[in-house]
Amino acid sequence: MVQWNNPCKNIVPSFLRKETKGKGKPTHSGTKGKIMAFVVEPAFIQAPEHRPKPTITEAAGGIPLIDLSPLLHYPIPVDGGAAPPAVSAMVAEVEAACREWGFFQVINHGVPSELLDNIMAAAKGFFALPMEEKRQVKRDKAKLLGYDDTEHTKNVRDWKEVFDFIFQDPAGFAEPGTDEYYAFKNQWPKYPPSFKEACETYATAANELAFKLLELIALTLGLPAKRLNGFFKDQSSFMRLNYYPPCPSPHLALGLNRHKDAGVLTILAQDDVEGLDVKRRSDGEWIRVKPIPNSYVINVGDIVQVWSNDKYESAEHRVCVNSEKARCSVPFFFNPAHYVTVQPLEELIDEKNSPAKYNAYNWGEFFKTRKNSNFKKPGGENIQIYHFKKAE
Ligand SMILES: O=C(O)CCC(=O)C(=O)O
Ligand SMILES: [Fe+2]
Repeated sequence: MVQWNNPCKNIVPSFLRKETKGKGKPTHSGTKGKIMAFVVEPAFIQAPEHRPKPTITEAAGGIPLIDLSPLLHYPIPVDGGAAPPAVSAMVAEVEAACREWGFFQVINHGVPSELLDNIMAAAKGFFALPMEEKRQVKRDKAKLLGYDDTEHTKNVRDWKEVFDFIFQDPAGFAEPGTDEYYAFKNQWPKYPPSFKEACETYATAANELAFKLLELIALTLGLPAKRLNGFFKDQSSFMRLNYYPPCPSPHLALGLNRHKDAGVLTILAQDDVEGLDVKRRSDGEWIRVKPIPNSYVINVGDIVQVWSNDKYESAEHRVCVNSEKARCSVPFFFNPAHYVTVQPLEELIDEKNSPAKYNAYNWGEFFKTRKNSNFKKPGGENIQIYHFKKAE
């Protein structure tokens, strides 16, 4: 039994169960019904094979670290123009990182550090609010954006709270005028007062970085830099603020269970508390991603895996929690418009030597099926890209 003084006053009440001794109402005084400990609710407990190991594995050098400063000095070459050597070297690094890991970290990315500081402060301020205040902007079936503390991944509850928002018209998610369109409207909390502005300003900068990374990825596939940009007219990108409270049993629960990101790419900012693990392709080992100040963790999602016809793979990742510190992260999920058909890119397919490995699917349908599963009683497996894989 873990004896634990909850270091976080605002912890979601449904995360913890009070273990009491004696009969009667729980009380902190006297012997009858005395609270002995707070323990994790059973819904959070992972099957033994998915629990984090007691030791953290750190790969030598970790996931690749790529310096994007050439982008601050040179434009990305379009129309097959020759690239300056510094840009070509950077493209080669991105190619190797996507192929070997599906993950990398970037520095000198051009996003002003104060924008990240502001959104992190806004996130911490929001999650520290009393529950009644956070529930004012709660997500549900009719309001798909805002606050939630009940997400499940792979049918086990995640030890986290989230806040989701989009930074442009919901047309990227649904046909204008439909109920769904209105379901993708932002809900902004009253507090902290700077919250909305910090979120919107940061999202605009993250979106610019996402387009640069998209163009680099196109170059790594031997395509013109802007080949993929058209899929992002009416984009369905969204941002999430993740808050992982301290957990009394970090060896039993996960902040976010193992998963792959479904979209094109994710730009993740993490604070200085570590917890993100990436599954290394070579041996299936979970490797910890060490936080580097003012850097971003980038990963290619399932759509890049399909576009590249498996040249790149979207890597599995998860988040571990700890008993002392809360952790915050801010992912920007860069996604195409809901009406985009996802399939291997025709330039990379040759029916004789490298046939398409996936059948085409509609991004909006895929995304909706994923999102709806958050509101169902957990059970059954979520939609995955291997459901569209052609028989070999
Ligand atoms: O919090 C993190 O480090 C990762 C978050 C993540 O993978 C996600 O929200 O999809
Ligand atoms: Fe993720």
